[in-house]
Amino acid sequence: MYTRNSTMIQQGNTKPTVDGWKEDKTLGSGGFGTVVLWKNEETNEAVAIKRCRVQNEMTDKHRQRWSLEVDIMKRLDHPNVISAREVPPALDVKENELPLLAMEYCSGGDLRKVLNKPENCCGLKEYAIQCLVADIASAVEYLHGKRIIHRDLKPENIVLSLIEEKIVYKLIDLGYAKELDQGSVCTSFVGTLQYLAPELFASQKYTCTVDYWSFGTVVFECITGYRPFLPSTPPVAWHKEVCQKSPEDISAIHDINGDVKFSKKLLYPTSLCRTLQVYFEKWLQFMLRWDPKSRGGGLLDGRPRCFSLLDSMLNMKIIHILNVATNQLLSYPLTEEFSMQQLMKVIEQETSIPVKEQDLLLASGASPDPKQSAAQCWINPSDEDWVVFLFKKGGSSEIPTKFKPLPTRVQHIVRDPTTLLPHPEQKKAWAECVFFCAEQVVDYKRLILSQRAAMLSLLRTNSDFIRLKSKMVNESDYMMAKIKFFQQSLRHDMACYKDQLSNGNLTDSGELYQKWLQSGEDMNEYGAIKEECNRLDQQSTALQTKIVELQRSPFARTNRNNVLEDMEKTSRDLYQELRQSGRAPGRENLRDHRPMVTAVVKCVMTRDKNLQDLYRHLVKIASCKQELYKILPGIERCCRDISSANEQLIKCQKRRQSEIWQLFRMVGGEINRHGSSGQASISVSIYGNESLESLQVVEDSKETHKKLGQMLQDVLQAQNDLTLNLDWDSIPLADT
Ligand SMILES: Nc1ncnc2c1ncn2[C@@H]1O[C@H](COP(=O)(O)OP(=O)(O)OP(=O)(O)O)[C@@H](O)[C@H]1O
Repeated sequence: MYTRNSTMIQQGNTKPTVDGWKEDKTLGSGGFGTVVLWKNEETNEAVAIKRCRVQNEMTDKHRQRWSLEVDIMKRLDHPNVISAREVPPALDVKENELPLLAMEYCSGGDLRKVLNKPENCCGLKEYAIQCLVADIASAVEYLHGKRIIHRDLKPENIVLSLIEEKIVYKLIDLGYAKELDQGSVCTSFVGTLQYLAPELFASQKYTCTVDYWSFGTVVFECITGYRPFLPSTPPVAWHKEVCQKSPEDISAIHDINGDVKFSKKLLYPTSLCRTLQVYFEKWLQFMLRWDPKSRGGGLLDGRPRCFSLLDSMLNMKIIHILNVATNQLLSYPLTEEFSMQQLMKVIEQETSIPVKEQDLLLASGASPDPKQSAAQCWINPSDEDWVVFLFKKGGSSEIPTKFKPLPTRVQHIVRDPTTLLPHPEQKKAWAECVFFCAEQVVDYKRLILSQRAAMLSLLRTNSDFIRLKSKMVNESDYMMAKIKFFQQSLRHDMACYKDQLSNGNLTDSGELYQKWLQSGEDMNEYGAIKEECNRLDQQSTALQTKIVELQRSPFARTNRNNVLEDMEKTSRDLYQELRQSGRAPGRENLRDHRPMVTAVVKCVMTRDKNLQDLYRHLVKIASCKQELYKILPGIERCCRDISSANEQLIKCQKRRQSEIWQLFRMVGGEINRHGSSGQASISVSIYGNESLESLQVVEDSKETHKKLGQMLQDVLQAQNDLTLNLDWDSIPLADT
């Protein structure tokens, strides 16, 4: 069909294949051309082919426009401007036809298709807006740098391509583009009315700032879901009204009395965080200036101010913090030197939660390091869980009963579901219903994530707590075993000592005996530490049971709520039906708001019940954490007491051993004295069954020393025996 020297194969009803190239589907068509996807079955290549639709009634102007598009596109090379491809030779056209325009294929459809999705009826998500604005601004600045004005910037002319799992937005349709010679202004009228800059509409002279107006209008629509100025008003009336706007006005709507109300702000609802919202309002105030000369904010260091402002907006890192108690999303721009302390200070100013009572948690349950930069709280916005959670230490026992209120329009239709509204008004009210239901799903998911973070933080604290508690229990058991050993060995020593005294082998005032007696009794006091340990152990066991129960909660298993999600879907379907029907006959059920109000009310009731349960659960988590922190100092104190008891025990043991050695020395001295003077023998046994009589008078002092050595051996052996007789199995080993 298009080819001169190609091989055409046709099988059955399927489309013919031309040298492996096969027509796949029509991607879209505009006033001028039809764009068709062609795929090569052999090489897997894909190409979008635009063919002029008006070939038969082709005027010179059309021919010029077509050639211009082909020509301009071939000269451009930018990731956000659609790039030209070689038309596969097999598909080339006949001699008298206009050439085909081959382009890279963008599989994501155009922006209009995205905006038409019911879930986007109140605008796109924040991250999508940021990506789109960055890509299209880059394309527009590139074109203007090449002295090309696009002149037809609109959602239909922005296509989406998926590159390395990221959506890339690209400008298409350069058919209306105009090359701008130095200092020239153009006066020809082109473009689509709804996005058209006012001076183009009035066929006045214009420059590249017409693209700013269109771009601003597209971005406004991406943020809010509707065009900025009186979107349903016919062009002439529109022009008359909107020209009265002040330079900073960025939107105009008809109020209840039909009067035009201008606004310098983006109205609820949007999915932008408040920090970005303020920046976008300022940027839109530059882009939507009626006066073409001041539109874009003029030049700043030789560059249009609107592009510099966008750069700083889009490069800004924003920290998002969810104040869990109020379900309020806080956002703060992150500067380089912004420390954790500064961040916590601004949070204190805003929430009245003092810095020392703030419990900030990342999704992992870890707490940011208070000594480091606040950058640790910044999470890449492309990540799903991009929020840091703010809790108040110790929590609050109050369960909130009031949650996010219904948007004003939704309140009206809920109060009065049977009163009809003009179609655009109904659409807006229903769009807010969709937004509200979707918001409840997102809020719920986020709050469940906050409970997960709280639970993980509790478990982290708990695992440190359990480690310390086990250490305390082990060491206390070990301490008690040592005390038992000490007391047994002491008792043994004392019995032997008494024995020796009564045998007259030792002469002593009994002071040493009293001392030993006292040190044995002193050891009993350490039993109090053991009792305290047992008490703390019991408390922590009870707490562990509570923690296990918390882990079993349904909130720990899922972060979805089926009813909320169903209501979100119902509201979307209803909105879509309304949009498509346009009040067509046979759609009487959509004439009043009852089906939508039913969905909203069910959503509110489910949300209220579930959030109350969730907050109750959060209170339990907070109280467990608080209890942990309450028991922890007791455990730490016990561990300290155990270690000082151990020190004391060692001290006593050493002292007693020194005292025993002292006795040995004493006895040894006596023997030496008596041995050298040849007097009667002295035999000492302070330990075991050695009898005084068993030792003979020894003249040779070497022999005496040998015997003393033997006695020492016996003493040590006896200590050993005592050690072995203790029930060591019952003594848990201390943590190393
Ligand atoms: N490269 C492409 N990849 C995927 N889809 C495309 C591509 N180019 C165009 N389309 C689809 O085809 C539609 C029509 O394309 P295009 O705007 O170029 O036609 P047109 O006739 O020049 O439109 P207009 O009415 O604005 O003059 C687009 O809105 C888009 O949905």
